[in-house]
Order: sequence, then structure tokens, then C-alpha cells
Amino acid sequence: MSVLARTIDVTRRYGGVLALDRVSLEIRAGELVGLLGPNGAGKSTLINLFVGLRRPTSGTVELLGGSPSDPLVRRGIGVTPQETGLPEALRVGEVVGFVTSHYPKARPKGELLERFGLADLDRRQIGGLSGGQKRRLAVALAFAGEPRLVFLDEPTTGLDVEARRTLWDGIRAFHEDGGTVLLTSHYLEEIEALAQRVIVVAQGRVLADDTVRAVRDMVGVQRVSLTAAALPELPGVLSSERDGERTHLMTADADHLVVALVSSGTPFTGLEIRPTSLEEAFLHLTAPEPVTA
Ligand SMILES: Nc1ncnc2c1ncn2[C@@H]1O[C@H](COP(=O)(O)OP(=O)(O)OP(=O)(O)O)[C@@H](O)[C@H]1O
Repeated sequence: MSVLARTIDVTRRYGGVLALDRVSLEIRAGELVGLLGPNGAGKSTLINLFVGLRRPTSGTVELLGGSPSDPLVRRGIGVTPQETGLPEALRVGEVVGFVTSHYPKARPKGELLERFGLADLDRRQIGGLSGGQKRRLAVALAFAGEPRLVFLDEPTTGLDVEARRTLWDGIRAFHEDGGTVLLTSHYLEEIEALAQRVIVVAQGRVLADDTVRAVRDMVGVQRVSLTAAALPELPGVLSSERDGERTHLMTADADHLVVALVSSGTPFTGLEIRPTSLEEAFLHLTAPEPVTA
């Protein structure tokens, strides 16, 4: 499978901030890859490097066999940044026409709008669109020039469930036609709905690059909280934390842990099990050594 984009040992600093730390990865033709990470992980920085908006402090970025700083190379990609602004006075169809005029080959306007659930809005002024419609249009524009590779930075932020599904369908349709996509998200659920491969980044480093299922197992940590005077050694405890009378145990297998707790005969009260947030799960992925109880 041919590689459409690649970073080799890329580091990016903003003054004293290390946004990316020796990142090497490849995006291959036909893949739909999710880039997952908490706020400030370096996701937007990575996209900005791929699309030529920023340059690496060190290391190499390759795009479609060339350099992201080459405008001819960039013609082969589509991008929706995290924040976009569209001219309020223009009509939807005019904006699509303006964008497609920059490309040698363009997707027909009607088809593009249809694909992103905007078919009836061709003549509507941008200023008259809802927030969700504007976001869908901004994402649709990334696909206007029949790109080979599309970068979407948090495409569904601010969308309700229905609008998000419409947008997912548009992205899927492009992928099913053979297109390649890299998209960022804070939500594993979103990446799970679209991608098979997920790259987890935190603090500028790639923590995992695997199937969604493997990453879900990795970050599927639960928090078991209880009050007990003392606890025996329990299986599968990734870390434990004492908070007054309460003890919080992090584990990937809460059922197993609770069965072992009950079998041990240790008296306890106030058992509580809850899923952890992605941020909490990332803390475990980034922790150098698991802490034992
Ligand atoms: N122009 C800049 N000047 C200084 N620091 C920056 C700049 N852009 C990004 N950073 C810093 O680099 C780090 C990575 O930021 P980046 O925006 O790439 O993260 P992100 O994963 O996209 O976050 P989010 O999910 O919040 O969008 C953060 O610490 C951020 O504050």
C-alpha cells in the first residue's frame, strides 16, 4: 500500500513548548485514520505540519511524495481546520464554486452538497445557516477538489447527533470511493464509528498506533471506589489512590477485581464502579510504571 503522508522523527516547538516530540508515522492510501488525544496533545500541530501551514523544528514531513510547502502537492489534499470562517454575504453555491475553481478536477456541486446533507441550501446565504450547517459546509469544502487525502481537525465539534451522523456518512462515502482521511477527535466513539486505525497522541508523543479495538482495550480503564480499612493485594490494579477514607482503584477488569475483593472476605462499604474519561485513561498510558496498591 503506498504511503501518502509521512513524518520522520518530527519535532515541533513553539518557544519553550514542545508540541511534538520525535513523531514518526505513515498514512497509507485508502486508510481512514483517527488521531486521538486530549487537549494540547499536538493533534492540530501535526495536521498543520502535514498541510504546510507550519514547518517542523526538526525532522521531515512528506506529503504525496513531495513537500507540504509545494502548492502543487497541496492541490492533492483537502483540509478543514478546527476553526473556519466563511463570508456571511456569499451563498452556499458561490462558496463551493469559488473553492472548486482552484482545482483541475472538482466534484459536481450538487453531489457535494447532497453528500453532506446540504442539498437544499445551494442558494442560502452563509449568514443564514445554522452553526451545524456552517460546520458541515466547511467540512464538505475539504472534499470539493477531488482530493486524494483529506485532513479534518475535529470535524464534528458543535454538531448535534443527527448532523454528526450526516457528516460521518459523507466522510465514509469518500473513503468507500477509495479516498484517504486523517481526522482528529477527542472521542474514541467517533473514531470507532469511522476508522479502523487509531493513533493516540498525548504530550506530543505517539502513545499507540493500532486498531480501534486494541486501543479501546488499552484505554478502557474503570475506577473502582470503596471504603475499607485495609485492602489485600487485588488482581489487575493499574494504580490506586487514597482520598480520605475512600480508596480508588484503576483497573481494566472491574468484574474480576470485585470478585477477588468479595472472595477475600475483606469488609468494605460504598462500592462504586465508573468508567474513566479518556484523559484519565491517557494518564495510565503515559505513566512510566503502573503503580500497585
Ligand atoms: N502558535 C502557538 N504558540 C505557542 N504554543 C502553541 C501554539 N500552537 C500550539 N501550541 C501549544 O502546543 C501544544 C499542542 O497544541 P495543539 O493545538 O497541537 O494540540 P491539540 O491536540 O490540537 O489540542 P486541542 O485538542 O485542544 O485542539 C499545546 O501545548 C499548545 O498550547
